Amino acid sequence: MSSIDQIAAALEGYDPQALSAHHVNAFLDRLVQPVEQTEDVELFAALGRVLAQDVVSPINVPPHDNSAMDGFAFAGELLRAGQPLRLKVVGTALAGKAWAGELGQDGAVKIMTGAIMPEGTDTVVPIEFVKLDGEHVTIPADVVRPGDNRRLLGEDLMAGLPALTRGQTLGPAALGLLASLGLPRVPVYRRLKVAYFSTGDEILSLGDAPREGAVYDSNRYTVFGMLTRMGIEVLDLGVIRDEPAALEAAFRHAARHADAIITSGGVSMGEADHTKAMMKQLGDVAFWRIAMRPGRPMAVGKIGKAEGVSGASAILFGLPGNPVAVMVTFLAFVRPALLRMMGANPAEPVLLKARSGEAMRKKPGRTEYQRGIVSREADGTLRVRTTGNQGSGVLSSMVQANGLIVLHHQQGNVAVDDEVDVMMFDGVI
Ligand SMILES: Nc1nc2c(c(=O)[nH]1)N[C@H]1C(S)=C(S)[C@@H](COP(=O)(O)OP(=O)(O)OC[C@H]3O[C@@H](n4cnc5c(N)ncnc54)[C@H](O)[C@@H]3O)O[C@H]1N2
Ligand code: MOO
Repeated sequence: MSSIDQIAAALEGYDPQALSAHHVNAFLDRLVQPVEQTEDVELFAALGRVLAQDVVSPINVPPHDNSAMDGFAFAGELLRAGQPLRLKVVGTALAGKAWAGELGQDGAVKIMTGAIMPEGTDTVVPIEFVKLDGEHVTIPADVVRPGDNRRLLGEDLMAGLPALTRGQTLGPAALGLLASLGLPRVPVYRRLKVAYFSTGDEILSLGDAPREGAVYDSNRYTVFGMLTRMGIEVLDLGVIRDEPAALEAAFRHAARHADAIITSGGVSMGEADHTKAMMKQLGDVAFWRIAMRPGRPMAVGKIGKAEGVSGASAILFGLPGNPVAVMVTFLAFVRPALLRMMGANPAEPVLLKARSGEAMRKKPGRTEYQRGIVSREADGTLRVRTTGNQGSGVLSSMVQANGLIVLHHQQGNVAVDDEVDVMMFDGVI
């Protein structure tokens, strides 16, 4: 049994001719594995990379109890409700230069933000609250409570405890956190490499002269953009003519040099297409009709895994040709699968609830992704309307939209003011 057949057999209700979006994700989850190789990189090179090991904090951050304000440090037990407190200023503690004198019975130490709390003090009164006269400081009644304005040792990160866990994608905050631990390098999974090409004799490369019946290739550019935003290394194989030798060479080259291959076009019912035949010949591939819109036909599997085919293998995502279908299937299926291959923790997309600005017809039994524009109305309501023409060739709809309205599998018609889920693009697109 091929691995495709095995996965299919393990999924209850699997029907390649009417697959639910949920089944597609479940299938891909079983098909792909995280990469194994890791490398150590400097922090500045780690942005967007995926952490390959838990990081245990080697130190306490902050390393000492310290002041959160510029002001005066003193013993909070001296405070009495309703009464001012007059103390003698006995020294100054600076950030990076601790004060180590004797506090005495009624002493206070002038202190700067970040300076270590002197022995015997646990409370800081901000400088703008106090009155100074000569060597004394008066704290008005009830402006601070014991323990105020003090930051505790290890309150951010405690030595010996996990600071970050494997699978975390390193964003700006995580980089800063690693730096705060004094760590110059970090172990990350190696970068994923994805090859892509477009198929179809009617597809023009940029620079080609326009001709009747032909369209310029947009899919390679949207795919390039979405992969690059994920921090993936790309291998662009161009537009491949619909002939077996050219397709075979492209698939073999891609399988040798990349972890995954993304193609667009040629996976539906078309007559002239050799793409499907070549996928079958070189790989272990399932051909689906998905219960969704857009993005109905799709091929998924492994290239370089067919019987009698030797050499390297790569995961195949054979996306439909229509430009919006490419982007939607990428977001819904390819992106989560690639994140898993990158070693990243699984994360369900955060769906926003918005009120529909229009009625939408929807048949239960398939998932629909409509291009939506979400805005906030004067009364605070989040409102979403569609971009208009939802044809799967209308790429301008993806540019106008700031999210996808997700009409779920079982959902029916939507009336004006009904709440709908929206998957916001948020820098992904
Ligand atoms: N009888 C049926 N016909 C179609 C079905 C179906 O179920 N039964 N499904 C439709 C759906 S849904 C889609 S999506 C397309 C997918 O077809 P293919 O994957 O075979 O793609 P093509 O036929 O090659 O192209 C479809 C469409 O997209 C344009 N295209 C293709 N590649 C590019 C590119 N790189 N850049 C810009 N535009 C591209 C192409 O010119 C076609 O207009 O099939 C339906 N038909
Ligand atoms: O895959 Mo298609 O986009 O539903 O036209």
